[in-house]
Amino acid sequence: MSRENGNDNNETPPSSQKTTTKKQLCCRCNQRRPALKRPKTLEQICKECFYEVFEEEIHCVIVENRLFKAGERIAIGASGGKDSTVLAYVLSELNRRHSYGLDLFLLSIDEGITGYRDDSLETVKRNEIQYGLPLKVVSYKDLYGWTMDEIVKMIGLKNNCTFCGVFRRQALDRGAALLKVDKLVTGHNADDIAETVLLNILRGDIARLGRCTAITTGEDGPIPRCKPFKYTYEKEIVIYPCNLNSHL
Ligand SMILES: Nc1ncnc2c1ncn2[C@@H]1O[C@H](COP(=O)(O)OP(=O)(O)OP(=O)(O)O)[C@@H](O)[C@H]1O
Repeated sequence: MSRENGNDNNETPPSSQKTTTKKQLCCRCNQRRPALKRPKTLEQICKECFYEVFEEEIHCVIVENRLFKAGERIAIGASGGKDSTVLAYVLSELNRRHSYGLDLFLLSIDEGITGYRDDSLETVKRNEIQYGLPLKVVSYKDLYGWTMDEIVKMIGLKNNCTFCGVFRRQALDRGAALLKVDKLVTGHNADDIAETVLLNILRGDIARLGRCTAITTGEDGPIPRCKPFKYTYEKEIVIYPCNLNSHL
């Protein structure tokens, strides 16, 4: 290095170091600054590419697994929680964008749990308007003559989750039959499936272990069920609406 610039130790001056440091760019578009590290792939990605890849992957799962046929009526099990809310939004977007030709419905089961389901049903009612999807609410009270609150008063808190799970499963089937749908989709995600696998291993339930990872179940019954989020990480479902808060 010449003496003219006052630097004689061959080091790059700090000011030019700044200008030569490469800004990190989104791993997909290579244009925008990354906004997050994708939990699924650990890639640095910008917001726009994240929405795109999140929706594209679900579209690929639907196509590769032939989840739907054009003209089918599909009920979305809508609890008002994050998974089924994102599922309702993404499915209605993909149906429009890729012309799946599906008739989509929201189906909610009101278990009659004060301070819990009544709040989340308000979310589903907002989704009905926002996404323009018809909503059917089926209550335990109408189907069984009892709300979950009344059942708990009678039997106490022990085992009440088991009863509720069995009733909800049947209520979803009955609601789906009332809507005359061909299939029911739920917001079960990859983390839910991993949890079920571990539970079945711990219980030594080999028969269930074999079935619990299937993307479509109940094909021999009246209304098959599918899980379009089978490969979707829960963390990404949580991130998705945060970035899309104008829609959800
Ligand atoms: N009351 C309900 N009415 C309609 N569908 C339901 C109801 N409860 C659960 N489901 C369906 O079953 C899926 C899994 O339910 P789970 O109780 O495990 O809740 P979750 O994993 O927290 O999902 P979410 O965030 O959608 O509530 C939901 O995504 C939804 O599709």
